[in-house]
Amino acid sequence: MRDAARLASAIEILDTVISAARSGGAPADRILADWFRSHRFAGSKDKHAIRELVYDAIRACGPVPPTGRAAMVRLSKLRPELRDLFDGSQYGAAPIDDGEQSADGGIAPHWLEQRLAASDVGTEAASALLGRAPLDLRVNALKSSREGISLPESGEKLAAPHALRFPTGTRADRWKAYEQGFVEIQDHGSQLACLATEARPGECVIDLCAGAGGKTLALAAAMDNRGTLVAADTDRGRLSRLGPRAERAGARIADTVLLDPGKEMQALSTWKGAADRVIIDAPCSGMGTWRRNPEARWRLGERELERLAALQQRLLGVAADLVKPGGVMTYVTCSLLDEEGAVQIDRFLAGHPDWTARRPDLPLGQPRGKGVRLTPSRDGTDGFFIACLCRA
Ligand SMILES: C[S@@+](CC[C@H](N)C(=O)[O-])C[C@H]1O[C@@H](n2cnc3c(N)ncnc32)[C@H](O)[C@@H]1O
Repeated sequence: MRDAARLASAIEILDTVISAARSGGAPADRILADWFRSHRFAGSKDKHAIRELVYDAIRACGPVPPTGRAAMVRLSKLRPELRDLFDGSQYGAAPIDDGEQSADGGIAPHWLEQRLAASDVGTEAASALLGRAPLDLRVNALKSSREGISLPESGEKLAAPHALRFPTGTRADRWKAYEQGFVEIQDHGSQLACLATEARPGECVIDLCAGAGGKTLALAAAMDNRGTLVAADTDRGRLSRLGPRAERAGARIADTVLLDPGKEMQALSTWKGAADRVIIDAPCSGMGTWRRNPEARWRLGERELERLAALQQRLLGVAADLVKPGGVMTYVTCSLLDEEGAVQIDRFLAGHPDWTARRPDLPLGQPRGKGVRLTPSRDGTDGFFIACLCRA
């Protein structure tokens, strides 16, 4: 494909990404994969170039752009060489008119920028949320060690004990060590969140929002496959992916429990007041992962944020009922907004006098309220808020 045709294709894909963001449709990655499947003539270099254009254009626009073309016009202001590719040729985009409308720049929709500022997320920290994430791996301590493992490339050792970092775009998912469960793809910040739980062999640990088990697997390794590990979630599809992953990783202690939203305790009553530790990796805005899903910031609305904050507070209450006296719960969100972090902890403590907060002892991060905040700009991780709450 010619460069002009690649740019026109990226505009077409951006139109689909924008309408999906407005209607809660498929994420950009899936839209790209579908487009490539139905346009077989695109070779690997075309795919790479189109993908880069689409993601660069998404990153270049703060609010939802009116059209894919307006998003690409915005990108061409930052990268003037793209302007010549609007050449009006067959399969190319029409030339840019003088005064043609471009999408707005910025970090995020304006209301969200204001919320970030109110949570003391400065411009540098906010911009870094839109950078490109490196590839972080966790060496699976059930099968190997960072010192003993042999991988096709050597990674940088990070602060979490099993973490290795590789350049952006490294396809570790094609490595034998990945297929055989010697390594898991897991952001360094996620690994630190697991470290904050301080799960130990023989304990009873509940991963209340386990999803597909990214953190469950790290907990099984920290527990050396000894003890009770419950992976609970309301999403059957996500939870069902844990089985094969656990098998590959040799994590034998993880039991899955499907929850009914609003009636979580029904399926968890066996562990009422019995858990040494509960981790709540709560459903959240996910802004800490914008580096991977930059169009997610176009999907979030104020009402959705309110809904998530109410759910987070409710899940703190569910988790509290599971923890035994002297036990600990770890609250985690991949968000830098105080309403999903520090404020939730204060609100919980105000209604639960028998609980106290303990700031997690982590090698990275800055104190935020009664917890710790990890940021891409300072810590090189996804954005996270992590706090530990102890029951008297
Ligand atoms: C941030 S994700 C968890 C990611 C996962 N822990 C990991 O490390 O890959 C939040 C999860 O919360 C789950 N969730 C939403 N509502 C829930 C509820 N009421 N009870 C438990 N889990 C819930 C979602 O299905 C989602 O999988």
